Amino acid sequence: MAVSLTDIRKTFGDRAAVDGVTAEIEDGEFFVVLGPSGCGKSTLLRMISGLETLDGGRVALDGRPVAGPGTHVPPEARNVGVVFQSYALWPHMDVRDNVAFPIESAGGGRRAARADAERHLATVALEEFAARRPAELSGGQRQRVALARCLAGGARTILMDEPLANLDPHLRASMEEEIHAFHRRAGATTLYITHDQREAMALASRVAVMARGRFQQVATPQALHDRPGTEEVARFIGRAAVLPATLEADGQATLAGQRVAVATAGPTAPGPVSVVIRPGDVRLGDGPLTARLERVFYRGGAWEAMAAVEGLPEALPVTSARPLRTGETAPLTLTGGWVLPAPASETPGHDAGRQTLSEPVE
Ligand SMILES: Nc1ncnc2c1ncn2[C@@H]1O[C@H](COP(=O)(O)OP(=O)(O)OP(=O)(O)O)[C@@H](O)[C@H]1O
Repeated sequence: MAVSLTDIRKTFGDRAAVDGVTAEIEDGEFFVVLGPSGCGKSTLLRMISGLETLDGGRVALDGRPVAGPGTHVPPEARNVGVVFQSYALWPHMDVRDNVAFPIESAGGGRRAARADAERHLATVALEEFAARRPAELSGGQRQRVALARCLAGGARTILMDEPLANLDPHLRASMEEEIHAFHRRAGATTLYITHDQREAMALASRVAVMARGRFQQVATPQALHDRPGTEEVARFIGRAAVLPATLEADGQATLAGQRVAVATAGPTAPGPVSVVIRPGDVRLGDGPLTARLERVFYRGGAWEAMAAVEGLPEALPVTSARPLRTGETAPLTLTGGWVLPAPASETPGHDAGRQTLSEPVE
């Protein structure tokens, strides 16, 4: 296992920033920690890199314990590279020397280090920029230099703390592609933290949704969207309505009088359940229900709206290829839904409710 976290904890004053995180990240994985501001993401990353000590639990990298009771391997001896949102490049060195520096300081000769640096610059497609100073590069190019420097440092594990947060939306999108391609080429295990859901879904092999210092759910992007484990995750990821319904023995649930075949995590006893409805579970244009459309937005190529249906406590998220108008009424069919697993009881003593995923603390 590339990164192994066992019940790691960190408290500042009386406040648990990281409150018992356990995870196994596989070699070569692109693992994204997604959560709102203040949920503990950076603290988690700092504990893995060695910049922060642990108050409890253990961290192992490539099977080697690096943090735990009586153990604290310093950051420089952990073989991890860290890329922050500020690129932390040396302004007085050109790009090649910025990348060569970690190789040279690890004892490689200057010539060999510079040759090696050129190879890593090729990985991030910056060979032609080797002689420039960081100030002469765009934000995205600086970010690529920082990635090349991580590789040059021999990092098998790369930790990225919101590396795209400073970039404009266009550059962000192209840097997502760059990071994706970089990950494929370099194959380094990557732990990436962000509060940007779209970015997380685009890049991750798995996403950990973090709130209140804990991982609320760890799953592939598709599973998080299609099979959220809790109402909180369902509402945090994508668009959703969460509706009370009664599950029948035949696997159907009745919603606003319509019987709908719903999916469950496993055998589920008939009775009251909560059903997650995504836009893909709603067909506009025909059907037994009538909806009034609210909050219509055009989102490049499709219209999004909330569809209020009589008898449902919450409006349903809908998407349409045809133009929609606020206030129009439209027939609608529910075609599916996801039954939330029965909630696990909160651990006593944990201050549940301090922060929800949609309300950043601070
Ligand atoms: N050195 C510190 N001293 C005291 N409190 C801290 C310290 N570092 C972090 N905290 C607190 O711990 C909590 C988690 O902070 P952390 O930086 O890990 O969150 P985050 O999810 O990375 O947030 P953001 O996305 O805003 O960077 C916050 O409430 C923060 O104020």
